[in-house]
Amino acid sequence: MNPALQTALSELKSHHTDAAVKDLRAAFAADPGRATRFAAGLDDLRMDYSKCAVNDETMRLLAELAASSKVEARRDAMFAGEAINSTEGRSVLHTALRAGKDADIRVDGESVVPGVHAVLDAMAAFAEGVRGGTLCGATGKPFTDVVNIGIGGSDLGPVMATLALAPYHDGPRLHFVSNVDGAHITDTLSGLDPETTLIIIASKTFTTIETMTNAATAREFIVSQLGEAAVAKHFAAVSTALDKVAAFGLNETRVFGFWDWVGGRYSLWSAIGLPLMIAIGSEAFGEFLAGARAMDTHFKNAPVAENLPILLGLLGIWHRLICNHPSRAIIPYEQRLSRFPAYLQQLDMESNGKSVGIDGQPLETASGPIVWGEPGTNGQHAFFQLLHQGSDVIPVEFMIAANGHETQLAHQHELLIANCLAQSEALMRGRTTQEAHAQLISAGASEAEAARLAPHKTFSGNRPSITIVYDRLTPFALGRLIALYEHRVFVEAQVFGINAFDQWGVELGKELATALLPVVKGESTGEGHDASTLSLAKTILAMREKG
Ligand SMILES: O=P(O)(O)OC[C@H]1O[C@](O)(CO)[C@@H](O)[C@@H]1O
Repeated sequence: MNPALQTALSELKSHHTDAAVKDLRAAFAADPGRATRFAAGLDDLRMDYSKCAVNDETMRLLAELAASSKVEARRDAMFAGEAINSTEGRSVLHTALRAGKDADIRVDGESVVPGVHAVLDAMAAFAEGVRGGTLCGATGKPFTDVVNIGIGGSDLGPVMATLALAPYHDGPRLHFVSNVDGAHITDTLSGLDPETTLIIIASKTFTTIETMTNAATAREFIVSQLGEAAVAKHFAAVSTALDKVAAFGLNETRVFGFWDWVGGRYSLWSAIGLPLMIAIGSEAFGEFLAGARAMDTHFKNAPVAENLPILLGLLGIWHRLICNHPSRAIIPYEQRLSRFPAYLQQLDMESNGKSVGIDGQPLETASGPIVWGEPGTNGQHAFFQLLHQGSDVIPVEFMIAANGHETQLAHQHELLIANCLAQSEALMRGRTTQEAHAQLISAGASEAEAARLAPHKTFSGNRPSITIVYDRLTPFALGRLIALYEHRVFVEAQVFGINAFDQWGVELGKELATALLPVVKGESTGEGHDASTLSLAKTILAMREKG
Protein backbone atom coordinates (compact mmCIF):
# COMPACT_ATOMS: atom_id res chain seq x y z
CA MET A 1 0.00 0.00 0.00
CA ASN A 2 1.37 3.43 -0.82
CA PRO A 3 2.56 5.26 2.30
CA ALA A 4 0.32 8.30 1.76
CA LEU A 5 -2.72 6.03 1.58
CA GLN A 6 -1.58 4.15 4.66
CA THR A 7 -1.25 7.44 6.56
CA ALA A 8 -4.66 8.66 5.39
CA LEU A 9 -6.28 5.40 6.49
CA SER A 10 -4.66 5.41 9.92
CA GLU A 11 -5.64 9.06 10.43
CA LEU A 12 -9.21 8.13 9.62
CA LYS A 13 -9.09 5.23 12.07
CA SER A 14 -7.84 7.43 14.92
CA HIS A 15 -10.42 10.04 14.03
CA HIS A 16 -13.11 7.34 14.12
CA THR A 17 -12.03 6.37 17.61
CA ASP A 18 -11.54 9.86 19.01
CA ALA A 19 -13.39 12.55 17.16
CA ALA A 20 -16.01 11.19 14.78
CA VAL A 21 -19.72 11.70 15.41
CA LYS A 22 -20.76 9.21 18.07
CA ASP A 23 -24.34 10.33 18.57
CA LEU A 24 -26.19 11.44 15.47
CA ARG A 25 -29.25 12.57 17.36
CA ALA A 26 -27.11 14.91 19.45
CA ALA A 27 -25.20 16.03 16.36
CA PHE A 28 -28.44 17.15 14.68
CA ALA A 29 -29.65 18.85 17.87
CA ALA A 30 -26.38 20.76 18.17
CA ASP A 31 -26.08 21.57 14.49
CA PRO A 32 -29.21 21.40 12.31
CA GLY A 33 -27.05 22.92 9.55
CA ARG A 34 -25.45 19.53 9.00
CA ALA A 35 -28.49 18.62 6.89
CA THR A 36 -27.42 21.11 4.21
CA ARG A 37 -23.68 20.89 4.78
CA PHE A 38 -23.53 17.13 4.33
CA ALA A 39 -25.46 17.05 1.08
CA ALA A 40 -24.58 17.48 -2.58
CA GLY A 41 -26.51 17.67 -5.80
CA LEU A 42 -26.63 17.77 -9.55
CA ASP A 43 -29.70 19.46 -11.03
CA ASP A 44 -32.73 17.78 -9.45
CA LEU A 45 -30.65 14.95 -7.95
CA ARG A 46 -29.81 15.49 -4.28
CA MET A 47 -27.77 13.20 -2.07
CA ASP A 48 -28.19 13.70 1.67
CA TYR A 49 -25.49 12.01 3.72
CA SER A 50 -26.01 13.99 6.90
CA LYS A 51 -27.37 10.84 8.60
CA CYS A 52 -23.94 9.23 8.32
CA ALA A 53 -21.70 9.59 11.36
CA VAL A 54 -19.42 12.15 9.73
CA ASN A 55 -18.35 15.68 10.59
CA ASP A 56 -16.25 18.29 8.80
CA GLU A 57 -13.04 16.61 9.92
CA THR A 58 -14.23 13.21 8.65
CA MET A 59 -14.93 14.71 5.25
CA ARG A 60 -11.57 16.50 5.20
CA LEU A 61 -9.77 13.24 5.98
CA LEU A 62 -11.80 11.35 3.39
CA ALA A 63 -10.85 13.96 0.78
CA GLU A 64 -7.20 13.36 1.74
CA LEU A 65 -7.80 9.65 1.28
CA ALA A 66 -9.12 10.34 -2.23
CA ALA A 67 -6.02 12.40 -2.99
CA SER A 68 -3.64 9.75 -1.67
CA SER A 69 -5.48 7.09 -3.74
CA LYS A 70 -5.07 9.31 -6.82
CA VAL A 71 -8.78 9.02 -7.55
CA GLU A 72 -8.87 12.05 -9.82
CA ALA A 73 -5.77 11.09 -11.80
CA ARG A 74 -7.08 7.56 -12.33
CA ARG A 75 -10.50 8.89 -13.30
CA ASP A 76 -8.83 11.06 -15.94
CA ALA A 77 -6.84 8.07 -17.17
CA MET A 78 -10.06 6.07 -17.52
CA PHE A 79 -11.86 8.80 -19.46
CA ALA A 80 -8.79 9.27 -21.68
CA GLY A 81 -8.86 5.62 -22.75
CA GLU A 82 -5.70 4.44 -21.00
CA ALA A 83 -5.56 0.66 -20.59
CA ILE A 84 -6.39 0.79 -16.87
CA ASN A 85 -7.78 -2.76 -16.93
CA SER A 86 -4.23 -4.00 -16.60
CA THR A 87 -4.91 -7.71 -16.07
CA GLU A 88 -6.73 -7.87 -19.39
CA GLY A 89 -4.73 -5.12 -21.11
CA ARG A 90 -7.83 -3.11 -21.98
CA SER A 91 -9.13 0.41 -21.86
CA VAL A 92 -12.29 1.01 -19.85
CA LEU A 93 -14.54 3.21 -21.89
CA HIS A 94 -18.20 2.66 -21.10
CA THR A 95 -18.22 6.48 -20.81
CA ALA A 96 -17.45 6.67 -24.56
CA LEU A 97 -20.72 4.85 -25.23
CA ARG A 98 -22.66 7.88 -24.04
CA ALA A 99 -20.28 10.58 -25.27
CA GLY A 100 -21.53 13.17 -27.74
CA LYS A 101 -20.67 12.87 -31.44
CA ASP A 102 -18.08 15.64 -31.13
CA ALA A 103 -16.08 13.89 -28.37
CA ASP A 104 -12.58 12.72 -29.18
CA ILE A 105 -11.79 9.54 -27.26
CA ARG A 106 -9.02 7.35 -28.56
CA VAL A 107 -7.87 3.77 -28.16
CA ASP A 108 -4.49 3.05 -29.75
CA GLY A 109 -4.64 6.45 -31.40
CA GLU A 110 -7.99 5.87 -33.09
CA SER A 111 -11.19 7.66 -32.12
CA VAL A 112 -13.85 5.25 -30.91
CA VAL A 113 -16.72 7.73 -31.08
CA PRO A 114 -17.68 7.34 -34.76
CA GLY A 115 -17.97 3.56 -34.26
CA VAL A 116 -20.13 4.05 -31.18
CA HIS A 117 -22.53 6.32 -33.05
CA ALA A 118 -22.60 4.06 -36.11
CA VAL A 119 -23.83 1.20 -33.90
CA LEU A 120 -26.32 3.47 -32.13
CA ASP A 121 -27.69 4.53 -35.54
CA ALA A 122 -27.96 0.90 -36.67
CA MET A 123 -29.68 -0.04 -33.42
CA ALA A 124 -32.12 2.86 -33.83
CA ALA A 125 -33.00 1.84 -37.39
CA PHE A 126 -33.60 -1.73 -36.26
CA ALA A 127 -35.46 -0.82 -33.07
CA GLU A 128 -37.75 1.62 -34.87
CA GLY A 129 -38.36 -0.94 -37.61
CA VAL A 130 -39.45 -3.51 -35.03
CA ARG A 131 -41.53 -0.96 -33.11
CA GLY A 132 -43.19 0.39 -36.24
CA GLY A 133 -43.87 -3.04 -37.75
CA THR A 134 -41.78 -2.45 -40.88
CA LEU A 135 -39.39 -5.20 -39.80
CA CYS A 136 -41.48 -8.34 -39.61
CA GLY A 137 -41.21 -12.05 -39.00
CA ALA A 138 -40.92 -14.69 -41.70
CA THR A 139 -44.66 -14.80 -42.32
CA GLY A 140 -44.98 -11.03 -42.65
CA LYS A 141 -46.49 -10.41 -39.23
CA PRO A 142 -45.09 -7.62 -37.01
CA PHE A 143 -43.33 -8.59 -33.80
CA THR A 144 -45.45 -8.46 -30.67
CA ASP A 145 -42.85 -10.00 -28.34
CA VAL A 146 -39.09 -9.71 -27.99
CA VAL A 147 -37.09 -12.25 -25.96
CA ASN A 148 -33.61 -11.23 -24.83
CA ILE A 149 -31.37 -14.20 -24.09
CA GLY A 150 -28.30 -13.25 -22.04
CA ILE A 151 -26.92 -13.48 -18.53
CA GLY A 152 -25.03 -11.25 -16.10
CA GLY A 153 -24.18 -7.96 -17.76
CA SER A 154 -26.01 -9.08 -20.90
CA ASP A 155 -29.23 -9.45 -18.94
CA LEU A 156 -29.35 -7.54 -15.65
CA GLY A 157 -29.04 -4.06 -17.15
CA PRO A 158 -31.74 -4.46 -19.81
CA VAL A 159 -34.06 -6.24 -17.34
CA MET A 160 -33.58 -3.60 -14.66
CA ALA A 161 -33.91 -0.62 -16.99
CA THR A 162 -36.89 -1.96 -18.95
CA LEU A 163 -38.77 -2.44 -15.71
CA ALA A 164 -37.62 0.94 -14.35
CA LEU A 165 -38.88 2.75 -17.45
CA ALA A 166 -42.20 0.94 -17.78
CA PRO A 167 -44.12 4.24 -18.16
CA TYR A 168 -42.13 4.91 -21.37
CA HIS A 169 -42.61 1.41 -22.75
CA ASP A 170 -44.62 1.71 -25.94
CA GLY A 171 -42.93 -0.95 -28.05
CA PRO A 172 -43.54 -4.71 -28.19
CA ARG A 173 -43.60 -6.80 -25.00
CA LEU A 174 -40.16 -7.63 -23.61
CA HIS A 175 -39.11 -10.94 -22.01
CA PHE A 176 -35.76 -11.96 -20.56
CA VAL A 177 -34.24 -15.42 -20.31
CA SER A 178 -30.99 -15.85 -18.41
CA ASN A 179 -30.95 -19.04 -16.35
CA VAL A 180 -29.75 -22.29 -17.89
CA ASP A 181 -32.55 -23.92 -15.90
CA GLY A 182 -34.87 -25.07 -18.70
CA ALA A 183 -37.78 -23.77 -16.66
CA HIS A 184 -36.82 -20.20 -17.50
CA ILE A 185 -37.00 -20.49 -21.27
CA THR A 186 -39.95 -22.89 -21.14
CA ASP A 187 -42.02 -20.52 -19.02
CA THR A 188 -40.99 -17.56 -21.17
CA LEU A 189 -41.71 -19.10 -24.56
CA SER A 190 -44.92 -20.81 -23.53
CA GLY A 191 -47.74 -18.64 -24.74
CA LEU A 192 -45.56 -16.84 -27.30
CA ASP A 193 -46.30 -17.17 -30.99
CA PRO A 194 -43.11 -17.91 -32.98
CA GLU A 195 -44.54 -15.97 -35.94
CA THR A 196 -44.53 -12.75 -33.92
CA THR A 197 -41.51 -13.37 -31.68
CA LEU A 198 -38.09 -11.79 -32.13
CA ILE A 199 -35.17 -13.31 -30.24
CA ILE A 200 -32.08 -11.30 -29.33
CA ILE A 201 -29.01 -13.28 -28.33
CA ALA A 202 -26.89 -11.02 -26.14
CA SER A 203 -23.42 -12.16 -25.15
CA LYS A 204 -20.21 -10.19 -25.11
CA THR A 205 -18.13 -13.32 -25.68
CA PHE A 206 -20.77 -15.42 -27.49
CA THR A 207 -19.43 -18.44 -25.59
CA THR A 208 -21.35 -18.25 -22.30
CA ILE A 209 -22.83 -21.71 -21.83
CA GLU A 210 -26.16 -20.53 -20.38
CA THR A 211 -26.79 -18.13 -23.23
CA MET A 212 -25.63 -20.46 -25.98
CA THR A 213 -27.77 -23.30 -24.60
CA ASN A 214 -30.86 -21.12 -24.34
CA ALA A 215 -30.17 -19.70 -27.81
CA ALA A 216 -30.16 -23.25 -29.23
CA THR A 217 -33.49 -23.97 -27.53
CA ALA A 218 -34.95 -20.73 -28.89
CA ARG A 219 -33.67 -21.57 -32.35
CA GLU A 220 -35.52 -24.89 -32.16
CA PHE A 221 -38.68 -23.02 -31.06
CA ILE A 222 -38.53 -20.91 -34.24
CA VAL A 223 -37.23 -23.56 -36.67
CA SER A 224 -39.64 -26.31 -35.60
CA GLN A 225 -42.60 -24.14 -36.48
CA LEU A 226 -41.35 -21.78 -39.18
CA GLY A 227 -38.43 -23.62 -40.78
CA GLU A 228 -34.69 -22.97 -40.96
CA ALA A 229 -35.05 -19.98 -43.29
CA ALA A 230 -36.97 -18.09 -40.57
CA VAL A 231 -33.83 -17.79 -38.40
CA ALA A 232 -32.57 -14.78 -40.36
CA LYS A 233 -35.80 -12.89 -39.67
CA HIS A 234 -36.46 -13.94 -36.10
CA PHE A 235 -33.04 -13.54 -34.52
CA ALA A 236 -30.73 -10.65 -33.77
CA ALA A 237 -27.45 -10.78 -31.88
CA VAL A 238 -25.35 -8.45 -29.78
CA SER A 239 -21.71 -9.30 -29.18
CA THR A 240 -18.08 -8.27 -29.42
CA ALA A 241 -17.27 -11.65 -31.01
CA LEU A 242 -18.67 -11.09 -34.48
CA ASP A 243 -16.81 -14.11 -35.88
CA LYS A 244 -18.61 -16.40 -33.45
CA VAL A 245 -21.98 -14.78 -34.21
CA ALA A 246 -21.49 -15.52 -37.90
CA ALA A 247 -21.56 -19.24 -37.18
CA PHE A 248 -25.11 -18.93 -35.83
CA GLY A 249 -26.34 -18.07 -39.33
CA LEU A 250 -27.75 -14.62 -38.64
CA ASN A 251 -28.57 -11.89 -41.07
CA GLU A 252 -25.67 -9.47 -40.65
CA THR A 253 -27.97 -6.44 -40.61
CA ARG A 254 -29.25 -7.85 -37.34
CA VAL A 255 -25.91 -8.18 -35.63
CA PHE A 256 -24.83 -5.32 -33.38
CA GLY A 257 -21.28 -5.12 -32.14
CA PHE A 258 -19.50 -3.55 -29.24
CA TRP A 259 -15.92 -3.54 -28.06
CA ASP A 260 -13.60 -5.25 -25.61
CA TRP A 261 -13.17 -1.94 -23.76
CA VAL A 262 -16.76 -2.30 -22.53
CA GLY A 263 -17.03 -4.53 -19.46
CA GLY A 264 -20.09 -6.79 -19.36
CA ARG A 265 -21.49 -5.10 -16.25
CA TYR A 266 -20.93 -1.69 -17.85
CA SER A 267 -22.48 -2.59 -21.20
CA LEU A 268 -26.08 -1.43 -20.90
CA TRP A 269 -25.17 1.72 -22.85
CA SER A 270 -23.91 -0.32 -25.82
CA ALA A 271 -25.87 -2.56 -28.17
CA ILE A 272 -26.64 -4.64 -25.06
CA GLY A 273 -29.26 -1.90 -24.49
CA LEU A 274 -31.08 -2.92 -27.69
CA PRO A 275 -34.07 -4.49 -25.90
CA LEU A 276 -34.48 -1.30 -23.88
CA MET A 277 -34.34 0.77 -27.06
CA ILE A 278 -36.99 -1.45 -28.65
CA ALA A 279 -39.15 -0.99 -25.55
CA ILE A 280 -38.89 2.79 -25.12
CA GLY A 281 -37.75 3.99 -28.55
CA SER A 282 -34.50 5.48 -29.75
CA GLU A 283 -35.33 9.01 -28.62
CA ALA A 284 -35.94 8.02 -25.00
CA PHE A 285 -32.85 5.79 -25.16
CA GLY A 286 -30.94 8.93 -26.22
CA GLU A 287 -32.22 10.68 -23.07
CA PHE A 288 -31.07 7.70 -21.01
CA LEU A 289 -27.56 8.11 -22.48
CA ALA A 290 -27.73 11.88 -21.89
CA GLY A 291 -28.45 11.31 -18.19
CA ALA A 292 -25.34 9.15 -17.86
CA ARG A 293 -23.35 11.75 -19.82
CA ALA A 294 -24.47 14.46 -17.37
CA MET A 295 -23.10 12.38 -14.49
CA ASP A 296 -19.86 11.72 -16.42
CA THR A 297 -19.36 15.46 -16.90
CA HIS A 298 -20.07 16.09 -13.23
CA PHE A 299 -17.69 13.30 -12.14
CA LYS A 300 -14.95 14.73 -14.36
CA ASN A 301 -15.34 18.35 -13.33
CA ALA A 302 -16.90 18.81 -9.89
CA PRO A 303 -14.55 19.47 -6.97
CA VAL A 304 -14.18 16.55 -4.57
CA ALA A 305 -16.35 18.16 -1.88
CA GLU A 306 -19.28 18.40 -4.32
CA ASN A 307 -18.57 15.42 -6.51
CA LEU A 308 -21.40 12.91 -6.07
CA PRO A 309 -19.62 9.71 -7.17
CA ILE A 310 -16.50 10.63 -5.20
CA LEU A 311 -18.53 11.45 -2.09
CA LEU A 312 -20.63 8.30 -2.41
CA GLY A 313 -17.45 6.25 -2.89
CA LEU A 314 -15.71 7.85 0.09
CA LEU A 315 -18.74 7.26 2.30
CA GLY A 316 -18.72 3.64 1.15
CA ILE A 317 -15.07 3.42 2.15
CA TRP A 318 -15.79 5.11 5.48
CA HIS A 319 -18.44 2.52 6.24
CA ARG A 320 -16.46 -0.45 4.97
CA LEU A 321 -12.85 0.19 5.95
CA ILE A 322 -13.18 2.50 8.93
CA CYS A 323 -16.49 1.55 10.57
CA ASN A 324 -16.08 -2.12 9.45
CA HIS A 325 -19.65 -2.56 8.25
CA PRO A 326 -19.65 -5.72 6.10
CA SER A 327 -22.59 -4.96 3.85
CA ARG A 328 -24.77 -2.20 2.50
CA ALA A 329 -28.44 -2.24 1.67
CA ILE A 330 -29.86 -0.57 -1.42
CA ILE A 331 -33.49 0.34 -0.83
CA PRO A 332 -35.21 2.19 -3.66
CA TYR A 333 -38.63 3.50 -2.68
CA GLU A 334 -39.59 2.94 -6.27
CA GLN A 335 -41.20 -0.36 -7.19
CA ARG A 336 -39.92 -0.04 -10.75
CA LEU A 337 -36.36 -0.09 -9.39
CA SER A 338 -36.98 -3.53 -7.90
CA ARG A 339 -34.15 -5.05 -9.97
CA PHE A 340 -31.76 -2.19 -9.23
CA PRO A 341 -30.24 -3.91 -6.18
CA ALA A 342 -29.58 -7.05 -8.25
CA TYR A 343 -28.05 -4.91 -10.99
CA LEU A 344 -25.81 -3.20 -8.42
CA GLN A 345 -24.81 -6.55 -6.97
CA GLN A 346 -23.10 -7.44 -10.22
CA LEU A 347 -21.78 -3.92 -10.80
CA ASP A 348 -20.28 -3.65 -7.34
CA MET A 349 -19.48 -7.18 -6.21
CA GLU A 350 -18.11 -8.45 -9.53
CA SER A 351 -15.95 -5.31 -9.67
CA ASN A 352 -14.72 -4.99 -6.10
CA GLY A 353 -15.18 -8.46 -4.59
CA LYS A 354 -11.47 -9.28 -4.73
CA SER A 355 -8.61 -10.05 -2.35
CA VAL A 356 -5.66 -9.19 -4.57
CA GLY A 357 -4.61 -5.67 -5.47
CA ILE A 358 -3.86 -4.37 -8.93
CA ASP A 359 -0.16 -5.01 -8.09
CA GLY A 360 -0.85 -8.74 -7.59
CA GLN A 361 -0.27 -8.55 -3.84
CA PRO A 362 -2.84 -9.63 -1.23
CA LEU A 363 -4.90 -6.65 -0.09
CA GLU A 364 -4.00 -5.24 3.31
CA THR A 365 -7.56 -4.07 3.88
CA ALA A 366 -11.02 -5.46 3.32
CA SER A 367 -12.49 -4.99 -0.17
CA GLY A 368 -16.01 -4.34 -1.43
CA PRO A 369 -18.97 -4.95 0.86
CA ILE A 370 -21.87 -7.31 0.30
CA VAL A 371 -24.54 -5.40 -1.61
CA TRP A 372 -28.17 -6.36 -1.30
CA GLY A 373 -31.61 -4.86 -1.14
CA GLU A 374 -35.26 -4.75 -2.10
CA PRO A 375 -37.65 -1.94 -2.79
CA GLY A 376 -39.37 -0.12 0.02
CA THR A 377 -41.93 -0.38 1.39
CA ASN A 378 -41.80 -4.17 0.87
CA GLY A 379 -38.45 -4.55 2.65
CA GLN A 380 -39.90 -2.86 5.72
CA HIS A 381 -42.14 -5.86 6.23
CA ALA A 382 -39.33 -8.34 5.74
CA PHE A 383 -35.78 -7.56 6.86
CA PHE A 384 -35.99 -4.04 8.29
CA GLN A 385 -36.27 -5.57 11.76
CA LEU A 386 -32.60 -6.52 11.44
CA LEU A 387 -31.64 -3.11 10.03
CA HIS A 388 -33.17 -1.43 13.09
CA GLN A 389 -32.31 -3.84 15.90
CA GLY A 390 -29.94 -6.48 14.53
CA SER A 391 -26.45 -6.97 15.93
CA ASP A 392 -24.76 -5.76 12.71
CA VAL A 393 -24.99 -2.17 11.59
CA ILE A 394 -25.80 -2.03 7.87
CA PRO A 395 -25.63 1.34 6.14
CA VAL A 396 -28.67 1.89 3.95
CA GLU A 397 -28.90 3.79 0.69
CA PHE A 398 -32.45 5.05 0.12
CA MET A 399 -33.78 6.36 -3.19
CA ILE A 400 -36.99 8.28 -3.66
CA ALA A 401 -38.61 10.34 -6.42
CA ALA A 402 -40.42 13.55 -5.47
CA ASN A 403 -43.00 12.70 -8.10
CA GLY A 404 -44.35 9.36 -9.20
CA HIS A 405 -45.73 8.76 -12.67
CA GLU A 406 -49.12 7.87 -11.19
CA THR A 407 -50.28 11.46 -10.62
CA GLN A 408 -53.81 10.16 -10.06
CA LEU A 409 -52.46 8.24 -7.04
CA ALA A 410 -50.66 11.15 -5.38
CA HIS A 411 -51.75 9.95 -1.94
CA GLN A 412 -49.96 6.64 -2.47
CA HIS A 413 -46.82 8.47 -3.47
CA GLU A 414 -47.05 10.63 -0.37
CA LEU A 415 -47.29 7.48 1.74
CA LEU A 416 -44.23 6.13 -0.05
CA ILE A 417 -42.23 9.30 0.64
CA ALA A 418 -43.31 9.39 4.29
CA ASN A 419 -42.21 5.79 4.74
CA CYS A 420 -38.83 6.40 3.11
CA LEU A 421 -38.10 9.44 5.26
CA ALA A 422 -39.43 7.73 8.39
CA GLN A 423 -37.09 4.78 7.97
CA SER A 424 -33.97 6.90 7.68
CA GLU A 425 -35.11 8.98 10.65
CA ALA A 426 -35.81 5.89 12.74
CA LEU A 427 -32.43 4.36 11.88
CA MET A 428 -30.69 7.59 12.84
CA ARG A 429 -32.50 8.63 16.00
CA GLY A 430 -33.56 5.29 17.44
CA ARG A 431 -35.56 5.16 20.66
CA THR A 432 -34.03 5.07 24.12
CA THR A 433 -35.19 2.61 26.76
CA GLN A 434 -36.52 5.55 28.79
CA GLU A 435 -38.57 6.73 25.80
CA ALA A 436 -39.87 3.22 25.19
CA HIS A 437 -40.76 2.89 28.87
CA ALA A 438 -42.57 6.24 28.93
CA GLN A 439 -44.48 5.36 25.76
CA LEU A 440 -45.63 2.07 27.30
CA ILE A 441 -46.76 3.78 30.48
CA SER A 442 -48.71 6.40 28.54
CA ALA A 443 -50.34 3.59 26.54
CA GLY A 444 -51.63 2.13 29.85
CA ALA A 445 -49.03 -0.52 30.68
CA SER A 446 -48.23 -1.28 34.31
CA GLU A 447 -44.81 -0.36 35.65
CA ALA A 448 -43.76 -4.03 35.63
CA GLU A 449 -45.04 -4.55 32.11
CA ALA A 450 -43.28 -1.40 30.88
CA ALA A 451 -40.02 -2.48 32.49
CA ARG A 452 -40.34 -5.95 30.90
CA LEU A 453 -41.11 -4.71 27.39
CA ALA A 454 -39.02 -1.53 27.17
CA PRO A 455 -35.75 -3.31 26.21
CA HIS A 456 -37.52 -5.01 23.31
CA LYS A 457 -38.87 -1.68 22.11
CA THR A 458 -35.50 0.09 22.36
CA PHE A 459 -33.70 1.12 19.17
CA SER A 460 -30.02 1.98 19.41
CA GLY A 461 -30.21 4.52 16.57
CA ASN A 462 -26.98 5.88 15.08
CA ARG A 463 -27.52 3.63 12.08
CA PRO A 464 -26.22 5.43 9.01
CA SER A 465 -28.09 6.04 5.80
CA ILE A 466 -27.77 8.07 2.63
CA THR A 467 -30.88 9.32 0.85
CA ILE A 468 -30.89 10.06 -2.87
CA VAL A 469 -33.80 12.18 -4.07
CA TYR A 470 -34.70 13.04 -7.66
CA ASP A 471 -37.70 14.60 -9.33
CA ARG A 472 -39.09 11.65 -11.32
CA LEU A 473 -37.70 8.39 -12.68
CA THR A 474 -37.32 9.44 -16.31
CA PRO A 475 -34.89 7.84 -18.79
CA PHE A 476 -32.52 10.75 -18.09
CA ALA A 477 -32.77 10.29 -14.31
CA LEU A 478 -32.19 6.54 -14.58
CA GLY A 479 -29.11 7.00 -16.77
CA ARG A 480 -27.73 9.52 -14.30
CA LEU A 481 -28.39 7.25 -11.32
CA ILE A 482 -26.70 4.22 -12.88
CA ALA A 483 -23.66 6.28 -13.89
CA LEU A 484 -23.46 7.62 -10.33
CA TYR A 485 -23.13 4.07 -9.03
CA GLU A 486 -20.72 3.00 -11.78
CA HIS A 487 -18.36 5.81 -10.84
CA ARG A 488 -18.82 5.17 -7.11
CA VAL A 489 -17.62 1.60 -7.63
CA PHE A 490 -14.63 2.99 -9.52
CA VAL A 491 -13.79 5.43 -6.71
CA GLU A 492 -13.93 2.70 -4.09
CA ALA A 493 -11.73 0.45 -6.25
CA GLN A 494 -9.02 3.12 -6.30
CA VAL A 495 -8.92 3.20 -2.50
CA PHE A 496 -8.95 -0.60 -2.23
CA GLY A 497 -6.22 -0.68 -4.89
CA ILE A 498 -8.25 -3.11 -6.99
CA ASN A 499 -8.68 -3.54 -10.73
CA ALA A 500 -12.47 -3.17 -10.86
CA PHE A 501 -12.72 -4.32 -14.44
CA ASP A 502 -11.74 -7.98 -14.48
CA GLN A 503 -13.66 -10.91 -12.95
CA TRP A 504 -11.36 -13.91 -12.72
CA GLY A 505 -13.32 -15.12 -9.71
CA VAL A 506 -16.11 -16.40 -11.92
CA GLU A 507 -13.82 -18.71 -13.90
CA LEU A 508 -13.10 -21.62 -11.56
CA GLY A 509 -16.75 -22.56 -11.11
CA LYS A 510 -17.28 -22.42 -14.88
CA GLU A 511 -14.28 -24.73 -15.48
CA LEU A 512 -15.44 -27.22 -12.87
CA ALA A 513 -18.99 -27.24 -14.24
CA THR A 514 -17.61 -28.19 -17.65
CA ALA A 515 -15.51 -30.92 -16.06
CA LEU A 516 -18.44 -32.24 -14.02
CA LEU A 517 -20.95 -32.46 -16.85
CA PRO A 518 -19.79 -35.97 -17.95
CA VAL A 519 -20.01 -37.10 -14.30
CA VAL A 520 -23.55 -35.75 -14.02
CA LYS A 521 -24.46 -37.53 -17.26
CA GLY A 522 -23.00 -40.78 -15.90
CA GLU A 523 -20.34 -40.88 -18.64
CA SER A 524 -17.35 -40.51 -16.32
CA THR A 525 -16.48 -41.64 -12.83
CA GLY A 526 -15.04 -38.20 -12.17
CA GLU A 527 -11.57 -39.09 -11.00
CA GLY A 528 -9.91 -36.14 -9.34
CA HIS A 529 -13.07 -34.61 -7.90
CA ASP A 530 -13.54 -34.65 -4.13
CA ALA A 531 -15.62 -37.28 -2.34
CA SER A 532 -18.44 -34.93 -1.39
CA THR A 533 -18.96 -33.68 -4.94
CA LEU A 534 -18.82 -37.20 -6.34
CA SER A 535 -21.22 -38.51 -3.73
CA LEU A 536 -23.70 -35.73 -4.52
CA ALA A 537 -23.36 -36.41 -8.25
CA LYS A 538 -23.95 -40.13 -7.62
CA THR A 539 -27.02 -39.51 -5.46
CA ILE A 540 -28.52 -37.21 -8.08
CA LEU A 541 -27.70 -39.63 -10.88
CA ALA A 542 -29.46 -42.46 -9.02
CA MET A 543 -32.59 -40.30 -8.63
CA ARG A 544 -32.44 -39.31 -12.30
CA GLU A 545 -32.18 -42.93 -13.38
CA LYS A 546 -35.43 -43.64 -11.58
CA GLY A 547 -36.95 -40.70 -13.52
O1 LIG B 1 -21.96 -11.40 -22.11
P1 LIG B 1 -21.33 -12.72 -21.84
O2 LIG B 1 -19.99 -12.85 -22.51
O3 LIG B 1 -22.24 -13.84 -22.21
O4 LIG B 1 -21.03 -12.81 -20.30
C1 LIG B 1 -22.07 -12.73 -19.36
C2 LIG B 1 -21.56 -12.45 -17.98
O5 LIG B 1 -20.69 -13.47 -17.55
C3 LIG B 1 -19.65 -12.92 -16.76
O6 LIG B 1 -18.46 -13.05 -17.46
C4 LIG B 1 -19.54 -13.61 -15.42
O7 LIG B 1 -19.64 -14.98 -15.54
C5 LIG B 1 -20.03 -11.47 -16.57
O8 LIG B 1 -18.95 -10.66 -16.32
C6 LIG B 1 -20.75 -11.18 -17.82
O9 LIG B 1 -21.55 -10.04 -17.72
